[in-house]
Amino acid sequence: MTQIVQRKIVVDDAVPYAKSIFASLGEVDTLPGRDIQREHLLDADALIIRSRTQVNEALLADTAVKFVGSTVVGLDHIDQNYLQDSNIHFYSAQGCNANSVAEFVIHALVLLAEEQGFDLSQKTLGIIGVGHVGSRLEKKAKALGMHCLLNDPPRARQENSNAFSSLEETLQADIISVHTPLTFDGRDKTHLLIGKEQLASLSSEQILVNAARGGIVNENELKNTQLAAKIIDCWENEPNIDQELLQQSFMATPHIAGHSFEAKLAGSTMVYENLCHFWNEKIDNNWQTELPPRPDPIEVVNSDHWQSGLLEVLQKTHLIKNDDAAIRENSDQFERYRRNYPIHREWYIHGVKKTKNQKLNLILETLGFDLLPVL
Ligand SMILES: NC(=O)C1=CN([C@@H]2O[C@H](COP(=O)(O)OP(=O)(O)OC[C@H]3O[C@@H](n4cnc5c(N)ncnc54)[C@H](O)[C@@H]3O)[C@@H](O)[C@H]2O)C=CC1
Ligand SMILES: O=C(O)C(=O)[C@H](O)COP(=O)(O)O
Repeated sequence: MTQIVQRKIVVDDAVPYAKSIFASLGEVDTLPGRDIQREHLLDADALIIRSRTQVNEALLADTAVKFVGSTVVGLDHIDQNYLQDSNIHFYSAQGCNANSVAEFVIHALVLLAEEQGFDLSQKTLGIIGVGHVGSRLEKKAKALGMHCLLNDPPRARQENSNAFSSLEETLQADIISVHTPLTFDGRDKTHLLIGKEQLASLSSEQILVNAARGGIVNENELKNTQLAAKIIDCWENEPNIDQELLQQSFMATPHIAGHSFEAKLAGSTMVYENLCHFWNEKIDNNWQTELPPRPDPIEVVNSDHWQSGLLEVLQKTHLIKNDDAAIRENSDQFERYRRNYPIHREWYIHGVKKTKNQKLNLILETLGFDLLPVL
């Protein structure tokens, strides 16, 4: 009689469809990511997390865990050396939420441009860190007619390419957006990469976006730096973020740039499939019958100008200002809002009825919207 292996999987309860997705592989226990402790893992075979669980020896020593899967991208909460030395398999869903972050940045900039009365197509965008997120952002920004400066020393060295600019050159762009990991050592370490010297070089006409990690930008110096706008999604000391900087920001959001429905789902399914491979089990996607239907097609009311027409469409996919209001009124809501983040779908899921503005139609299609004929 073959012994049926009953495995146990502990999953951050912020992983969508956790019970449905992983049920085919064993017993699934879900807990808030911040609350997962060593005693929960003593007889667990796999641990599935997001960003709120610190994965290290203190968490895993003398437990049964042999697989750790991260359904997010950042790695600064993972002691990868410990996992490797302990022969614990680690998989991270790299790129799963890149499109979501790129859409967040473009949406915030279109809102800012409409509110401050400038045309994004006349602006340069400096992208610091041109990986999964930065490269998608570049493509979207170019769809709006923006000129991009790219800074990514590791890629520049590896690709021996002159497509990249120095940090100093990139910081001269009208708009600067940071998309590097948070790293504390090595020649390309990013902790305080945008520090006192870099911020002092900026003019009050420039715009800074941080949807990467708190700590890449020196927040104390940023508070003393006059800019046209600060758009901050990632903060030092989350969830206890700097209130003065929050009030200074054009947009202050609780680390939700990567929280589209598709991004969260991609992270979960990428980890699930890697765990199936690790345990040599068949992939079972029957849970996908639970997915929500596509939203109704969007109809543009005023398409006279491409930028205001685009903002109308973006706002109909997701009211990004709600993500700001959620913590501006009460920053104690930072974690609660993130853990109960309302579903918003990525642009490619949305149909938009063709408008009379051909430039707007082309931009919408290039940004990934499904352009529908007007019947
Ligand atoms: N706000 C949010 O919800 C999200 C935040 N993130 C953050 O954004 C970061 C980037 O995400 P991905 O693009 O998916 O990662 P990625 O690893 O694909 O790209 C990061 C890029 O940064 C470059 N880089 C590293 N050090 C650098 C330096 N000193 N200067 C300039 N470039 C440097 C790398 O060469 C790489 O091309 C993640 O590490 C994560 O911390 C990612 C997803 C969601
Ligand atoms: O992927 C990353 O890195 C992120 O910053 C994610 O947006 C973190 O998501 P949560 O774990 O905070 O839900």
